[in-house]
Amino acid sequence: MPKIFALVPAAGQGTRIGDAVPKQYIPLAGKPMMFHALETLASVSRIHAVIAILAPLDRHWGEYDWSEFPEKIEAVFSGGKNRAESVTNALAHLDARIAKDDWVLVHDAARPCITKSLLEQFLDEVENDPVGGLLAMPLADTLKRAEETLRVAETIPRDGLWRAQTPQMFRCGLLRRSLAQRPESTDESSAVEQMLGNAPKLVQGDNTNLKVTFAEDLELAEMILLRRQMVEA
Ligand SMILES: Nc1ccn([C@@H]2O[C@H](COP(=O)(O)OP(=O)(O)OP(=O)(O)O)[C@@H](O)[C@H]2O)c(=O)n1
Ligand SMILES: C[C@](O)(CO)[C@H](O)COP(=O)(O)O
Repeated sequence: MPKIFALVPAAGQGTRIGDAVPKQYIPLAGKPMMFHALETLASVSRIHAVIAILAPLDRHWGEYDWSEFPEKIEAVFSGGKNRAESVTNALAHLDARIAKDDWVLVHDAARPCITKSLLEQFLDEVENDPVGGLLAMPLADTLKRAEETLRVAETIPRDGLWRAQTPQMFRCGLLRRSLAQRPESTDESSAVEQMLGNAPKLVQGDNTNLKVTFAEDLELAEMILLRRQMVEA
C-alpha cells in the first residue's frame, strides 16, 4: 500500500506581505501561520508523515515549542530559491524513506485554512487516480487582460478556467521527473501537465482555502480560523 507523505513548503520570504518575519511565522489566531496547516494535515490518519520544508537559514522554527505536535510532523531545512526547488530538495532529503509509488501531497504553509474534511474528500478523489490531482476553484469573476496603461485590452472567456489551490498530490516518481524537467513551475500540477499523457484531476476546493499572499489576506484568514474555533468550542 503506497504511503502518503505531506510536504509543506515554508521556505519563502513573504515579500508581498513585507512583514518583519517570513509570513509562515506571522501569528494567526494565536499560532504561527504554518502551525495550522501542519496540525490539520497531521490529523488525517492516512497521511504517513508531514514535513515542513524550511529555509536552510531559518532561525524562527527553533523559537517555538513544537513538542505538543504529533510525532509525524518533522522539519527539514532544505528550502531552495523557489517553491519547486524547495519541494525537489525535500524529496531528495527523503530519498531513503520514500518509494517511487508513494504519494507526495504538497500543501502551502501559506494556506492555513485547509480543513480536515476537505483533505479527506480530496484524498478520496485522488488516491486511486492514475495521475494525481489538485484542489482548484472554477473562476467566478469576469476576466480582463490589462494593457500596460492599466486599461482593459480584452475580456477573456472564463469557460473552463480554474484557479489552482493546494493540496496537489502526485506519485513521488512522476513528481520528481516532472520537477526536474520544469524547475520553474509555480505548482506541482503545471510540472506534471508537461509530461505527455498526464492530465491531473481537478477536485473542487473551497474559497476559504485561500493563499495568504497580501496583508489583507491575513485578516480574512484569521477571521475564518477564529470563527471555526468559536463554532468548535
Ligand atoms: N523558495 C520558496 C518560496 C516559497 N515557498 C513556499 O511556497 C508557498 C507559496 O509561496 P508564496 O505564497 O509565493 O510565498 P512566498 O514566496 O513566501 O511569498 P512572496 O512571493 O510574497 O515572497 C509558501 O508557503 C512559501 O513559504 C518555499 O517553500 N520556498
Ligand atoms: C501553488 C499555488 O498555491 C497554487 O495556487 C501557487 O501557485 C503558489 O503561489 P506563488 O505565488 O506562485 O508561489
